[in-house]
Amino acid sequence: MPNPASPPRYILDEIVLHKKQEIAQMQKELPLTFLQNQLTTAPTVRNFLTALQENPSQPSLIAEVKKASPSRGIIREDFDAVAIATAYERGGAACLSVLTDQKFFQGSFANLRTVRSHVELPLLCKEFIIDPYQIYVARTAGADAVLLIAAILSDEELQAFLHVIHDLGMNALVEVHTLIELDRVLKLENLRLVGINNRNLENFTLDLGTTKQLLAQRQQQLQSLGITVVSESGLYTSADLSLVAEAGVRAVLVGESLVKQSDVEQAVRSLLRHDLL
Ligand SMILES: O=C(O)c1ccccc1NCC(=O)[C@H](O)[C@H](O)COP(=O)(O)O
Repeated sequence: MPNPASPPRYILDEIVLHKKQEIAQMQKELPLTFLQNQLTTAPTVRNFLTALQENPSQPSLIAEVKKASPSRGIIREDFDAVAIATAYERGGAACLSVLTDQKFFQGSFANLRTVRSHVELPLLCKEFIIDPYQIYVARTAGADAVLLIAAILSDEELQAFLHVIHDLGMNALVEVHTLIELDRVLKLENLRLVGINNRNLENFTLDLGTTKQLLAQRQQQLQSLGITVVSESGLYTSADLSLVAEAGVRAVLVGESLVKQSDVEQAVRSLLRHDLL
């Protein structure tokens, strides 16, 4: 639990505090050596990055399996992770993102495992990674890619975790929200995939201008390094997708606006304008 004597500055502090306790408990139940032994029988890794690059004519969709969030509370009461994931797949998503945090997002590694066994698309484990142990948990549950959030990791941690992720054959989506964070991650070796989060996690405001502004300043550098950029959060319409595509992103990560629709498959088609083809 958060320490009331030093209240968290914002939600990420609270999440990280909780993660530390959660990881300590998980390590008691599932030691790292046990997970390492399980790697040989883990589902084969699918190439997350290649799947995002397949269709150059429009931004590829990473559709998120998301029941709840700190900013929105419960997004969908009748939440069925497999029904949502398979609807995303039928609708034309390139990849999926599965939230595994329980306390703040009502996600789980069980959801990641069950989604893995029902869809062919590459999966991102959407977790708050602060310890390499969690990367092994993600891989053994069937993840093909893992999120690293620059705001909660030092430069050294980012580089070390990136190595672990690549050694396990997976991709890393490295998330930034500010130019300072983007400049930090651009110094990493073997960086391939950057996510620009349009949500300010201090006050939860959403601004697609975040993607535009960061790309206006670093697009050339990102391009010359061959880095694929994903715009994350607050994307609702195909016009929103066009806006961030014009700014230079190759893919978008969308959760709430799809999850809350009664016909999720049709919502994906409309977002990608496949209903007009
Ligand atoms: O969504 C939140 O409220 C949130 C709070 C604290 C940390 C992270 C949070 N969101 C994670 C995400 O990046 C989004 O789930 C993802 O980009 C999809 O966003 P959306 O389409 O707006 O659901």
